[in-house]
Amino acid sequence: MSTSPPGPGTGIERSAATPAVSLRGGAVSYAGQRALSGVDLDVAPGEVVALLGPNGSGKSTLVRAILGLVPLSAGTLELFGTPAQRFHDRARIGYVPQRHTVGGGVPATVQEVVSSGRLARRRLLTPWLRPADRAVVADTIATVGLEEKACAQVSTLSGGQQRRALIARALAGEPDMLVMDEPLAGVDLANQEILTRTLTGLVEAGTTLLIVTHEIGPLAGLIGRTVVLQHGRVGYDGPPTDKVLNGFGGTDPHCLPTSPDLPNSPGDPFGFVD
Ligand SMILES: Nc1ncnc2c1ncn2[C@@H]1O[C@H](COP(=O)(O)OP(=O)(O)OP(=O)(O)O)[C@@H](O)[C@H]1O
Repeated sequence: MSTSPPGPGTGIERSAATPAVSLRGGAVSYAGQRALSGVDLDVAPGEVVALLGPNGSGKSTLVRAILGLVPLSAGTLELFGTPAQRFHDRARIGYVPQRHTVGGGVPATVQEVVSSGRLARRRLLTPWLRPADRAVVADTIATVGLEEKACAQVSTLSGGQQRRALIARALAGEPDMLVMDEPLAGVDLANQEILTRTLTGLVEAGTTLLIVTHEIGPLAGLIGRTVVLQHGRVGYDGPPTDKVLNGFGGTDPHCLPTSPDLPNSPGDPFGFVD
C-alpha cells in the first residue's frame, strides 16, 4: 500500500505529490457518440474522491477510461506519473466493477476468488501463491469480515457478502488506489457499515479512493472531494455539499440545470455550493 500520508482524517487535503491520476482533456466516444468530453481530473495520493452525476452522465466511462478498459479518443492520461500507455504496474490499481454479485456460475470459494486478486503481485517465475501471499489473502478476507465464509462457495453468499468478496479480491493486490463503481448498490445497511469500516481503514493507511456512487450514505464522512459529471463533462469539482450529495439520486439528466460553458475544475456553475 502507499506510504503517502492521507490528508488529515479523510484525505481532503490535496497533496503536492505526483497524482495517482492525471487526466487532461479526456474524451471517449462509443460508435461515434461522445460519452465524455474535455474532462480534466487530478487525483492526489491519499485523496478520497466521489464521482457523482445522473444516470448516463459518464461516470462509469470515466473510470473505465482511467483503467484502460475503454480507449480515450482525445486527451492524455498519466497514472502515478507515467503515461498510461507505458504504465504496466496494474497491481497498483484495484478495481471493483459495477455489479452486485460474483457471477459467471463458475464454482469458486471466497478464498479462491480473493486469491485471484493476488495473482498480479506474484513473482514472475513463481506462478503459485507463496505463504506470504496466502497470508495477505487471509488478511483481506478478514478485513471485509468474511473469515467465516472463506471456504464457502461465493454463489451461496448474499449480494452484500459477494460485494465484500469482490472488494477483498481488489484489496488482495495491495493497490495504492482503489476504484469502485457503486460499492454500496444493493448492499444492506449492516454490510454498508462493514464496507465503510473497511474503507476507513484503507484511507487511514493512505490508499487513494475513487468511488462512483449514487448513494453516499455512510461514506459521507470519508468523502473529501466530489466531482460531478453532467453530459460527459465535469460540472462541479470541490468539497461535498448538501446539494451535491443529495442532488443525484438517479435524477433524470434532462431535469438538471445546464451551462453552455462548463468549466472542468474547480467551479460551481450550477450553484451547488451554498
Ligand atoms: N458500451 C457502451 N456502448 C455504447 N454506449 C455506451 C456504452 N457504455 C456507456 N454508453 C453510453 O455512454 C453514456 C455514459 O454512460 P455511463 O455508463 O458512463 O454513465 P454513468 O454515469 O455511469 O451512468 P449510470 O449512473 O446509469 O451507471 C451513456 O449515454 C451510455 O448510454
